[in-house]
Amino acid sequence: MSEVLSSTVASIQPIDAEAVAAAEAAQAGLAKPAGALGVLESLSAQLAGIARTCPPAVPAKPAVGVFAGDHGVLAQGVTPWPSDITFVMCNVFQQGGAAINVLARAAGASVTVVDMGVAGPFAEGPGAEGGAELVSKKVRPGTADLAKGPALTRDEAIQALEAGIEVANTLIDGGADLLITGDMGIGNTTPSAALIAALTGTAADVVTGRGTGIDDEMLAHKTSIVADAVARISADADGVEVLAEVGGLEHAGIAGFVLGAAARGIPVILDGVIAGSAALVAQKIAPASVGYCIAGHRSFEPGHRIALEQLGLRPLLELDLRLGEGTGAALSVPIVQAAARILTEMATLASVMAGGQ
Ligand SMILES: Cc1cc2ncn([C@H]3O[C@H](COP(=O)(O)O)[C@@H](O)[C@H]3O)c2cc1C
Ligand SMILES: O=C(O)c1cccnc1
Repeated sequence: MSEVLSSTVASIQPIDAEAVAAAEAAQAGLAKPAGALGVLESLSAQLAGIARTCPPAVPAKPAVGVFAGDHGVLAQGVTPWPSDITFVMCNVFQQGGAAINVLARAAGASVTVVDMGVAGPFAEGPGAEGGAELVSKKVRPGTADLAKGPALTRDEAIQALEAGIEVANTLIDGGADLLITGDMGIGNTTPSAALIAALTGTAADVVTGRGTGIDDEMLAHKTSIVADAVARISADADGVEVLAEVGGLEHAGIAGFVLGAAARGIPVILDGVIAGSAALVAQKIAPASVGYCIAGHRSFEPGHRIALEQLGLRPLLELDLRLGEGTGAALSVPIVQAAARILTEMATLASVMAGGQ
């Protein structure tokens, strides 16, 4: 492991159990029956544990990182879309017309698009009004075909993880207090399925889904590619090795983003199946990083359920979304803010009873 990755991993602490306990005790005394705010209560306790204080500050500056990359496995016919769409969508993000732009604006979140490995001629630059800033961290123009061998070298995987850490640090240094993962990469549900199969020990046919919408024949082919690639991975492979063998550059960027957020004590909302698979990589590298993760939603992709089970995360929303980009995570921002707000603003049952006497 190189210096940035190893020092980041070394600085990730478990979330603070005392602050969690303080939040649980505070929730029990608020003007409501115990447990009546359901998941908002456990979420508020998690936010307190992350902030290491109770009540935690209400997140005020959410920031989406959309990690983009292309995939050599497209040569196998695993998606109906051409890889050019990855590049085209990055320009739409910059202009502000993509789904994530709309939902991020609704959530008051900034959007930064990170070129981890887009095949096209990506140019850095500020966004249009309401659009995303484009940042280049290009490791290579797309992965190698994971059907034929490792998608990345170990060095490339580490470089990409460190790029994700740097993006997290830059956003946090700029004032972001809630990070949100996003992805763009035609074909990226194939490496996502392979990462989930490899890191959870689940069969390829259980975790492989239709992505952007493929027919039965293409799904069977995609599933066999996932199964064959996963079979190359040895049982004692570490997280970086699994990532290099069957992952993608945006998966690596997101895994680094999660590690970076955890190291800085900032909560990170995970989006769909791509983020779920990347969070499994982060978990394998630094198990305590999962304490900083919130599952914004559960997507329609079958592997996402398996990933969330292993992460031990309950999704806040379930709307059959299957887009990625960060859309489901951005939609959940008001719920995360509400959880912190409850701890800060609600009256206690004792004060209410005293007032009523
Ligand atoms: C226009 C368009 C916009 C998207 N935005 C996100 N995705 C999503 O779909 C892709 C993954 O699905 P698969 O593995 O089936 O190719 C990724 O780019 C993901 O970000 C999109 C896909 C398309 C076509
Ligand atoms: O789960 C997701 O986020 C997803 C599903 C299909 C295609 N792109 C993303």
